Amino acid sequence: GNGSEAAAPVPRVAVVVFLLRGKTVLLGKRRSSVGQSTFALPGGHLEFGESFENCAAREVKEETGLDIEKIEFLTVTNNVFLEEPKPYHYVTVFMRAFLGDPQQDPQNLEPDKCDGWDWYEWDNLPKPLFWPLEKMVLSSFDPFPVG
Ligand SMILES: CC(C)CCOP(=O)(O)OP(=O)(O)O
Ligand SMILES: [Mg+2]
Ligand SMILES: [Mg+2]
Ligand SMILES: [Mg+2]
Repeated sequence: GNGSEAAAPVPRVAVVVFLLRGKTVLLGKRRSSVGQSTFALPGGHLEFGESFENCAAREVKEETGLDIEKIEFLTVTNNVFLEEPKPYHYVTVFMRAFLGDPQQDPQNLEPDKCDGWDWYEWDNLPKPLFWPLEKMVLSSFDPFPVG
């Protein structure tokens, strides 16, 4: 061809963070072409050469201004959704973390991508959830430490 064809789509990697405060988790309502108006964990694209932990800390800082610690890997899911006008295939890495300073409040640093961040009881999550997170909740996944 003349080299102007779009490259074949490839799966991308997202790193998202269960930022826990007591029995609550931080969620924001997305303002994005993907998952518009659904509640999602903070996080984003893994960048080339980045560790999961560094991506988690970077994305949470970029999006909320919060400094996190005790960052650990929880699980990973494969999210393929081909019906949209734009096919979507994300491998989503779920991390857990805690606030470095429990008194620190989130700021909405990307108002064009998020309506705002707030803490929600795990037993009473808002709806609708962003569907990769919805799948996890429906599978009775528990992000909280045991004991
Ligand atoms: C669509 C999504 C789950 C993958 C990327 O997440 P995101 O839109 O939060 O990405 P960025 O925070 O990197 O902009
Ligand atoms: Mg981001
Ligand atoms: Mg990003
Ligand atoms: Mg993001």
